[in-house]
Amino acid sequence: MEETQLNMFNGESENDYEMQASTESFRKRARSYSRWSPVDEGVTLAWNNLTIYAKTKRHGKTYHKRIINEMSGAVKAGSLVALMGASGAGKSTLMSVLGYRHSAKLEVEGDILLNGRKTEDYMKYLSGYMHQEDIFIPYLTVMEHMTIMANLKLDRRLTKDDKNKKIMNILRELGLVKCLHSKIGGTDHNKALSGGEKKRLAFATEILTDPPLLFCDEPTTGLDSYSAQKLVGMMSKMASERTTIVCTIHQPSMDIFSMFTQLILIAEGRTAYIGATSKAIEFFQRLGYICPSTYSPADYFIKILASPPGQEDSSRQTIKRICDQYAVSDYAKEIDVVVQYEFHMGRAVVPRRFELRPNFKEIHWHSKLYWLVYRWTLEVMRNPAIELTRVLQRIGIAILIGLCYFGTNPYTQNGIQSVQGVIFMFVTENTFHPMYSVLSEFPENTPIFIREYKSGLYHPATYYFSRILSLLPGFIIEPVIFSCIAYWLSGLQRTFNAFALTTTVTVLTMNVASACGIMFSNAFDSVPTALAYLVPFDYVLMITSGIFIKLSTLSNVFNYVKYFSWFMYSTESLSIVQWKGIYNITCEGQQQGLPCLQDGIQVLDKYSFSEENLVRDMINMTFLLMIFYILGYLFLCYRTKRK
Ligand SMILES: Nc1ncnc2c1ncn2[C@@H]1O[C@H](COP(=O)(O)OP(=O)(O)OP(=O)(O)O)[C@@H](O)[C@H]1O
Repeated sequence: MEETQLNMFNGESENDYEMQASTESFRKRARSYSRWSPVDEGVTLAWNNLTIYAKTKRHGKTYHKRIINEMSGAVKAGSLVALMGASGAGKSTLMSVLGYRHSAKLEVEGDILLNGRKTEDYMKYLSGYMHQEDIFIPYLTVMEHMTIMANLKLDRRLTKDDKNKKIMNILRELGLVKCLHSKIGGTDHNKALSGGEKKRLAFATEILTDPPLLFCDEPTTGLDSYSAQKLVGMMSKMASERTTIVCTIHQPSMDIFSMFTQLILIAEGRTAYIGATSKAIEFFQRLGYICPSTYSPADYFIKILASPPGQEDSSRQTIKRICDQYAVSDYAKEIDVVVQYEFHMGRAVVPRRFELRPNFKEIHWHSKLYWLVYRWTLEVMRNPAIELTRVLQRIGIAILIGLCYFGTNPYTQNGIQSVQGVIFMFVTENTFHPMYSVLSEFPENTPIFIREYKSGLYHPATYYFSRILSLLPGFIIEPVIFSCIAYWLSGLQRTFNAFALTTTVTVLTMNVASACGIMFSNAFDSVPTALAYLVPFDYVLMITSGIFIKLSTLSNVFNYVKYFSWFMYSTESLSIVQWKGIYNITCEGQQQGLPCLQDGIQVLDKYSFSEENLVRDMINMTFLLMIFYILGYLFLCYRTKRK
């Protein structure tokens, strides 16, 4: 009996179900309850007593602002739902919670069920979510973006041709084929796709996987009326094939509004109406709000439910009256039957089978890693000016350093200072520049990462490694170029062995410094905050390098810090390479009374360095590198959880 009631609410009889199931286009079956299989059977979403608070911190105290207040509702399989309300009514917040994509700053009370099962992490595999703001990698073309997304999202058994066909079909339907090879573009000066085209591309990305449930936050904003109508028409077709679609929408035209089968109106965090779109006018009429013939019903509802400045009190009373009347109306009772039915069935029937994505083969993590590295690499290649400037800058500095120390004779007392000076330049130039330049790498990409992670595209570890792998060539090529130039110009030891060791240590130094920058980049939400902590950290490391103070005289507090200082390890190992086996330093020209260092051991001893430490220093630098990368990853995971 309950099942019949449910179908009546859906506007379908059991016969309808049979008829639809028998048609090829109607790919889904009615819910069986003996198995839980939303992909095959469609999605019914129900929520009960849902209250949502936004947590904000002020002066160290946490405040809770209530955005949604004890809402109940349901969306049936195959509905196209318009979620409407005045600006700030809580539409996006409600939708993000229903779609399980909400920020950790929201606190949720109440229950949400998908086909009778509490919504959890599985939502990211079952639902698509088109956000209000589009975020893309601006340097990719439309086709590249779609190809990468297809390779991150679709079944791994699909061939390249299958994926291309699918992409082309979607793009054709959305009228994006003409911009197939256009760059997506980002900021105004780098604009390529129009705002409407970006909206359509965001929609195309979400429907790639044919999700049984789709959330779209203002999908028609920025589209012309024809494109908007086409897009909603496409949604309507998808809904007729039993995809459940929930859209927030502003000012839809009559034609578009009438395509929605269900309407949810919210005001001040409460439900003002849930029911068939066609019956909304009747509901408001009964309350005495008659839509003038010159008004679009959608605009009229929002006008009644808005709270314009200066009229807050009267509007609040109107909204309260409408929401109270709705709560005791037949429309609310009808929805309540569905909600109670879903909750009852969820509790009473434990499905024998749970099929999250039947017959779906997830893409291997290494393939995802490959496609992510490919994406970041394309980003670098499309903007070669930045990389080129960096390399040219390094060449310029290497030549400058080389020329400053050109003709150095290391076998004199003055030569000792010059060699140690060059070593200091090698360490600082391969530390500060790379460490600061990677600071923005992670915060810049956090929004896209959080979004894709919440959509189940990849694990944070895959993202983290892909970023590092794409930066790695630069971390190797740059110090090698620097060393090749500065080493031979500045009169250091003329043996290939010494050069090779110096280059290896330089590469290691740059990698440890970059890893440290990456750790700071992940530890903080913004570059300025990361900088504020990194600068004092630098000073401590630099002081403990051994150049400015004899390490054996370091105070107890800083004596331990030197073990974390790659400055010290790098300076010591580069000094060992230069001074090991040197016995013939002259005292010529040295002022009387000043000490004269006659061999390499004495030089190293002056800085508290030891000939035996070369391997230890390189191993310790490798350890530091790994520790920084691991800490960076842990910070990323921590920050991801808080988003
Ligand atoms: N994390 C948050 N912290 C504090 N307030 C929040 C947070 N998220 C949302 N809000 C507040 O909740 C209210 C509803 O926001 P929401 O974005 O859901 O509205 P909306 O109906 O989607 O508006 P619009 O149509 O303008 O996009 C707003 O007043 C907003 O400022």
